[in-house]
Amino acid sequence: MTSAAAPLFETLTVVGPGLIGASVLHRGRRDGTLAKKLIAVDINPTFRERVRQLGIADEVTDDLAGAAAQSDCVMLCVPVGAMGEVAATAIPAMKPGAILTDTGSTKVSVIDAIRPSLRPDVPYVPAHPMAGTEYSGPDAGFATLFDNRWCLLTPLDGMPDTATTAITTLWELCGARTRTMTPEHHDRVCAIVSHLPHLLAFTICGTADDLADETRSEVLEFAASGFRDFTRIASSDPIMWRDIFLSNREAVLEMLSRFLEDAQAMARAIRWGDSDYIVDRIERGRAIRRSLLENRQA
Ligand SMILES: NC(=O)c1ccc[n+]([C@@H]2O[C@H](COP(=O)([O-])OP(=O)(O)OC[C@H]3O[C@@H](n4cnc5c(N)ncnc54)[C@H](O)[C@@H]3O)[C@@H](O)[C@H]2O)c1
Ligand SMILES: O=C(O)C(=O)C[C@]1(C(=O)O)C=C[C@@H](O)C=C1
Repeated sequence: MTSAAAPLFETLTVVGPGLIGASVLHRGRRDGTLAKKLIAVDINPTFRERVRQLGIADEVTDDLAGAAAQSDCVMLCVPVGAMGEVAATAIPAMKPGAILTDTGSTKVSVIDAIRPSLRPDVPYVPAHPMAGTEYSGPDAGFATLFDNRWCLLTPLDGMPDTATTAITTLWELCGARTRTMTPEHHDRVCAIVSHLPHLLAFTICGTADDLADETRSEVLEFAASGFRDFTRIASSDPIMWRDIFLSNREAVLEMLSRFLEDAQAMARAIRWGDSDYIVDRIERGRAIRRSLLENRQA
């Protein structure tokens, strides 16, 4: 009989058991590979009660320092604007050698916010699982969220390789594939593949709604699946997305201005009847969709 491998950590604390944090806890609960003991910390009493009811943590508390003091790994899953403050409470309480990590959707500003609290004996490994849904809070979490999705790691110079290896293993145990890159590159990549699409979705829904008000017409009533696909993204959490836009300001604005130039070019092609240009852009879109679907199936 083969014995199961020992869990990666003795104790893992998830701070902010919302969509991402609760999904990690579900995964940890499912096969016990992440940690012997799972702790959930949240400031919201209703969410703490929900996590207790879901049974996905061994301990649920609002005492961040107390939880951090018991843990071999503390994972911050709070909105990016709260990372600095939460890290400032957790890090002083952590055991020497325990690892701090986060799941924030932006990396440069999160690292800048956490850096002043860092201790030489507490390695920090920033990470970002490229998986999610439009839902938030503990009820949104599920164990398979990260299966076959990327988790991007942006390790800092001078941190021990063992810490990066442990966080890589954690995400692989969660079902993800991992890739390492600089925080700056991460933020530019995410600005185009995640942050700009959300900005467009929030904006187009607002524009359609304004038009419906102005014309007192049923613009939204006839929305079929194209517009509905935008509304799914646009229903994402306002605090999370406010924080992402403000913390990745430069890269988001750069990608937005690139996009606006390309949209202008499309407008010009439509105005002057440049069919070749229009067809070329649409074909590029179809090719991208096809390659994404092929990769997802691989
Ligand atoms: N939603 C996504 O698709 C997605 C994907 C990848 C990464 N992320 C990132 O992961 C993080 C969590 O996102 P989410 O979608 O799980 O958010 P969420 O809103 O579902 O959960 C956040 C949780 O943090 C708690 N919280 C907020 N401030 C806190 C504090 N000071 N102390 C303790 N708990 C606090 C909230 O009560 C909530 O339970 C964010 O940084 C986000 O940018 C999100
Ligand atoms: O699938 C969705 O609904 C998401 O918005 C997930 C999504 C994304 O844009 O792909 C959102 C933010 C993250 O930081 C990572 C993933």
